[in-house]
Amino acid sequence: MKVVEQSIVKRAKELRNQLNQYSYEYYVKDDPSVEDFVYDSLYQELVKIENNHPELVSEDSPTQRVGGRVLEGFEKVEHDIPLYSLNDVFNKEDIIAFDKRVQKALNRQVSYTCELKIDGLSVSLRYENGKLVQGATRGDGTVGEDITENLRTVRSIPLQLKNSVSLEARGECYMPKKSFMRLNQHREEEGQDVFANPRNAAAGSLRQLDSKITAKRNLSTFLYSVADTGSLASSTQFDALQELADLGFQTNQERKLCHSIDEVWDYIEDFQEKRGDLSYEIDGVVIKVNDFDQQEKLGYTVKAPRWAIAYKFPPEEAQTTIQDIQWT
Ligand SMILES: NC(=O)c1cnc(OC2CCCC2)nc1N
Repeated sequence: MKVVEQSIVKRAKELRNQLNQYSYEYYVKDDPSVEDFVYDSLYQELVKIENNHPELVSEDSPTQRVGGRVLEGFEKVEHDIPLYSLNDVFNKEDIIAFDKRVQKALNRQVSYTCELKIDGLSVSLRYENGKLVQGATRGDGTVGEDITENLRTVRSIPLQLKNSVSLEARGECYMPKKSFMRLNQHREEEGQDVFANPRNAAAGSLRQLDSKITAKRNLSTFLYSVADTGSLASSTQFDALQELADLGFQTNQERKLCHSIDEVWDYIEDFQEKRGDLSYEIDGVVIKVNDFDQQEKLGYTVKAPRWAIAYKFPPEEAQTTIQDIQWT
């Protein structure tokens, strides 16, 4: 290889790593260390090098997030390990009944990891040796759709993990409230139908056959589990969430390890209050038995784990506006 190319190869690698680090800080940590113009100028430098030396383009390059081609349709994806759904409860009595069932089955006190229930789409992200190889929808839990091209455009999804592990991560892809409002405003101005809620907007954005459209929808993610817990070092849900964060995934920071069902209920009441202040929509709280061995002992029903429950908030009462109040 000519000497000049080696310095270019080195520069391209430096730029890729630097840009991926800046993108991680901005989209995953929400704590950028440089201004946008710094990112943009380095990005343009990398685009120029890759245009002059296409052989230097690597799959984890930030320039490869948005594909060029438009798909005819989506391939089916078989989930080796099903993506389960959750049994829903709507009151404190049912939470207490869940805790009693769990304690009876395990014949001991149990700790729970509480997570906000993000109102988005369940997705699965498969990595081989740290590289994103496939992204799919949940579908019916056993068969989903291959939306890899669209998920690659979601900036908080790492194209390359911090370790070269092979695993399938699972989580929620969602549209932040602000992006939802902006998108609907734009659609209204264009005379298009508006989306009813951020979840539908995220679903519509992930169903695009042209990933250039998905790339503009500012989607984000919170990862919360892996298909096979054996692929992680952690032996509890709470540690697994930190392990996923250490690999470069975005995880929801509001998680809480609770040592009693009273603590769980306090968490639920706390976020029923706070949900309006969050930058993303939630429709409840997911309560999971923390210890993986205990999860295994409890097992699954046909559709849902016995070791987890979803507490659903009552629908947010529509904020009555002055126009809605009956004066006469
Ligand atoms: N919408 C959410 O935020 C969410 C959904 N699902 C799960 O857990 C799966 C894993 C085992 C059954 C359900 N956790 C969550 N936080």
